[in-house]
Amino acid sequence: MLDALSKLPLKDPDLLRQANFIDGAWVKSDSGKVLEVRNPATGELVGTVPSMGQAETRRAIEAANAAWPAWRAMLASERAAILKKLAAAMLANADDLAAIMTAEQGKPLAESKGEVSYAASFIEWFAEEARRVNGETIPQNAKGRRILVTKEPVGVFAAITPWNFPAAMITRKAGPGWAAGCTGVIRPASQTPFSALAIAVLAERVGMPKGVCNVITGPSSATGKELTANPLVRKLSFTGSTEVGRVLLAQCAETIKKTSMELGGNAPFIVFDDADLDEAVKGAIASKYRNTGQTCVCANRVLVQEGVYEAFSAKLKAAVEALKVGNGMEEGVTQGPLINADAVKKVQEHINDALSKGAKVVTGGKPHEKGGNFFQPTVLAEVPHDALIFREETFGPVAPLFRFKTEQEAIKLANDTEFGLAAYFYSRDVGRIFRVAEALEYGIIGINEGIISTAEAPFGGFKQSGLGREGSSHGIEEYLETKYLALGGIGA
Ligand SMILES: NC(=O)C1=CN([C@@H]2O[C@H](COP(=O)(O)OP(=O)(O)OC[C@H]3O[C@@H](n4cnc5c(N)ncnc54)[C@H](OP(=O)(O)O)[C@@H]3O)[C@@H](O)[C@H]2O)C=CC1
Ligand SMILES: O=C(O)[C@H](O)CS(=O)(=O)O
Repeated sequence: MLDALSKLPLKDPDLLRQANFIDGAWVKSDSGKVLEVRNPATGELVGTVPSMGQAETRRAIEAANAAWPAWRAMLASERAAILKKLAAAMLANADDLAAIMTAEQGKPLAESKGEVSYAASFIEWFAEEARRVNGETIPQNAKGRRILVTKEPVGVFAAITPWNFPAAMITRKAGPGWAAGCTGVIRPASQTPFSALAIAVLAERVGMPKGVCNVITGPSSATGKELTANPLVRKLSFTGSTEVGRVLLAQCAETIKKTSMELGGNAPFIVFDDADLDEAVKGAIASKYRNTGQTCVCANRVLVQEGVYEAFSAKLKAAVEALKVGNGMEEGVTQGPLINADAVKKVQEHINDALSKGAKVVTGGKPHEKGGNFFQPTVLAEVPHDALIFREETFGPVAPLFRFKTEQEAIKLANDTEFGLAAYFYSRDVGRIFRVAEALEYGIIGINEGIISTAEAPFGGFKQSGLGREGSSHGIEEYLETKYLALGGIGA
């Protein structure tokens, strides 16, 4: 184990913490059991984390609840000051946080560094938002009365997060929660716990009071059960698959928890015949192959108008073949491994199904010669609409090209899914831009843009892609309750 840890090129090895953080203490599990975390590129052991059960989870919730009164009583500016220090500490330790992320998640180091900045931006943004949680007065409905509205922190939050953005999905939830005056329990994905634990190390260092930030790891059956059932948890924020989101929503129903759900996607990427094809290719590469296609906002279906189909396909082929597959720690690598063997299997299933229904391989199409979890960046052409890849989120580096003739057909195809998170389209016709943007049933629409996520904008989906919004000024509302004060007896 020691040599696995020492292999990570960390300036501050103390950031890689093989323990959980509960009530300001670094602890092991009651059973002493641990979970292994392995590097998806090499299979090497990165380290181990405690396998916490329901009892430890309950203690973390109780610690958050005990810390809540003092945290909420702080001035917003005092909470903001601590959050600003945390954001600064994340940026000051970006190289180490990125190395830890690449080791546990596999994404190229440059993408990990980008995610650390992106994650810190949510802490910075909500440090500012903390001081703008304003209430309102409303013209009274009778003499001698006043109507006041205040906003108050909802209470203890639980955050359950996925492996694909091990830092940003933590701060996109804990940032607004802490800013609003809530305290929380963070339960990161089992494959990628170390990024969350490193953030807890930094939160402790910048003086976040004990119990405000708690990070636990362990089987979702035990931790998730307690987080969704315990009445002290007033808010659950989840990012992950729609299937799991459905389970968690049902589990939260018993105690009527406030919930935010950032779930699966099936993003259409539409190229109209009036598009700038070079820009469209850049956008397709950015949207489809970021994190080796493992983001919920990745282009999942590429719809190309038939007049530009061949030209776009040829340009995309050339760009995809320029991608470099390898260990994310290696210079110049732009495509890391998939997260595990199951992910490789699902990607191959989608490709084989499409080929069996008449699709053709433009480039790629099978596991990479490096073996393991590496996969060839792939483009498929002539994909039929009844292919699995049209219906299901691939979560891998495969761009299936579908033809369409008219704008109406494109909109119909794009909306033909139970998901509604992100959509993209390329056009330079202003009338078309407004018509298509207004017709697409998605929470996020990239127009001549392939990368759309930023702390300033509301992130969230329509239909079965989720509930609520993260980021922007909307994101803090998810951690607030609205209170109406009917004030009487004021006299004439
Ligand atoms: N809308 C969005 O912003 C995002 C959506 N996603 C979607 O998530 C999927 C891929 O991510 P993935 O991590 O595999 O998603 P999962 O839904 O499998 O897991 C997400 C998190 O939920 C936990 N979890 C799983 N089952 C339970 C349960 N029964 N109770 C409590 N917690 C549970 C997992 O824990 P463990 O690690 O132990 O399994 C993990 O921490 C894709 O569909 C993708 O689109 C992913 C990222 C962002
Ligand atoms: O988990 C994800 O896929 C993220 O939500 C995508 S993004 O916010 O980094 O775009």
